[in-house]
Amino acid sequence: MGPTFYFIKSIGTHSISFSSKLYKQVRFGRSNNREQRKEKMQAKKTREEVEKINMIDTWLKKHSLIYVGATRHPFILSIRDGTVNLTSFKTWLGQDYIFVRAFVSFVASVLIKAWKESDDSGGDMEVLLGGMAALNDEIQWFKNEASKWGVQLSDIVPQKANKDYCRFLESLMSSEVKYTVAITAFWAIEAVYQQSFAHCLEDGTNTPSDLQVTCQRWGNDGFGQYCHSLKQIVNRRLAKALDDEIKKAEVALLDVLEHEVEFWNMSDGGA
Ligand SMILES: Cc1ncc(CN)c(N)n1
Repeated sequence: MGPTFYFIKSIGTHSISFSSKLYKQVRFGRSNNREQRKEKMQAKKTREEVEKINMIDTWLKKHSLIYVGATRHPFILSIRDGTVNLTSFKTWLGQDYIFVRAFVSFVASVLIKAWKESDDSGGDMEVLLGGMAALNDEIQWFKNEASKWGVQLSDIVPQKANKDYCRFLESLMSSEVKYTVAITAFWAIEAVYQQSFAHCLEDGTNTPSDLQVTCQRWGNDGFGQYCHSLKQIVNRRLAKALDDEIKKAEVALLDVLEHEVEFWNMSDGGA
């Protein structure tokens, strides 16, 4: 569309018309126009800065479909409404035990990256060490639950989705992968479980009583606080990161969400 022309004045038989741009310049003055542009640019910059301060929430809004897919999966919803198939639950339990063992090595690699790359102004090492300690308990918890449910852990063969996920973790352990990217993935992995299982503990849910302990494991307030601390570390790192690193971190987040969906799918006989 061409510029809008404003009729301004008739002088004798001559009429003078201006383009809208010129009109604004005449009407409000040149400097005013520049002021407006400056204000607009400042507003855009502020918006970008705010987004960068809380990059995670910006991404979760942008990728809400896959995020909801990972945190409100039919397996989780079946626990929440009490219709869960116990064979599915036992499949998940056995597969997750294998995953968590690989996950420990991944977290150790994140700890090494933190030591090498972080200024540790946010106490990253303490948060990560707390996470390692929680994983130690988690492994013991899986052993206890497996014996309670009659799942023989030594017989479990990792399924394709589990192997793919563990391979992905291994790729993140490479020294080529930056701390910011690895900790983004780490936060996302923990956050999906926290959000999923906390959903099963909300008021009015029908979660079976013998599955409450499982939901409490990741849905409790302490685990929620730990995920919040991880999120703050990630947001602080992303606010200072270069564009290339930010892009890689966003891709890592999406990869985690896809792997989590595939992981839940396994419980229902998926690959
Ligand atoms: C697949 C998966 N994702 C996350 C978590 C939580 N540590 C877990 N145990 N398993």
